Amino acid sequence: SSDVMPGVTVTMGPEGLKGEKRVLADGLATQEECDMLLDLFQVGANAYFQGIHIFSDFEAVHGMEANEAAQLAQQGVVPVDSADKFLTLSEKARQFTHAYFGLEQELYIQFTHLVCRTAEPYSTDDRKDLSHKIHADSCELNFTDWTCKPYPPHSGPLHKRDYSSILFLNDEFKGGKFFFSDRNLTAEATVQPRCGRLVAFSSGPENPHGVQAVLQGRRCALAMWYTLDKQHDERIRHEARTIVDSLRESAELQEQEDQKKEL
Ligand SMILES: O=C(O)CCC(=O)C(=O)O
Ligand SMILES: [Fe+2]
Repeated sequence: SSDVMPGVTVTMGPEGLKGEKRVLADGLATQEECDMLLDLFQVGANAYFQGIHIFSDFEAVHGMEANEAAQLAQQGVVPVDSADKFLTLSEKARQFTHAYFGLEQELYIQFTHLVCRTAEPYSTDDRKDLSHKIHADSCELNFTDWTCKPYPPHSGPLHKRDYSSILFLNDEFKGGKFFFSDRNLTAEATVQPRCGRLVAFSSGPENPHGVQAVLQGRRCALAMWYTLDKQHDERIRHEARTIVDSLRESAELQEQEDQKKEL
């Protein structure tokens, strides 16, 4: 356990990950918590979201946002606890990231995305493509001169990112390692995803990264991007919190009513 957050271990720092503003931590989520988010995804994705081939024809990518998690709970499709967990785990990741990097300013969540990448049945082990091509999170990297063009305001969730983190939820897949890239586009540090493991880093050109091909199975993670700019605090997340809290309250009221009837 670390001084940063009780129960959370810093597994690798700048030396192991080959970069100043990079950290790998374990223990951010328990197996039970990972399973809750995997279930949330399973139900939501199968019934509601279409998988799309973003970077690789061999992988279907599904994503779920905070408001979608809350809506599924509201519709009674998923347990309120699962939608709650989506919000509390991302908040925990934010607190860890804020504390580890010793930021004096407040850090706001700018966007939260539960993302699973599923290898298509026809995916082969000799694939040479990536699950997520090398990129920086806050700007468009130029791979020749390594300049980075900030994403403009109209680029929605890409705009105004200062820090990034990915909370991995499972390891039942082949391939799918996260990596930081050097300037030869070669992995200089790789991370094997597993439940409760978090990789966090600053979002600029100092941290080019990607995801190796998911050759078999499904790889799920809760990705969060943070901003120092209060104006870009994720609005739908607060709405989701309000919905989840009121669902919880009415469930408790119902329980009290039921108990009264029994007496
Ligand atoms: O899932 C991962 O390991 C990284 C994904 C990523 O870099 C991104 O979505 O920007
Ligand atoms: Fe990224």
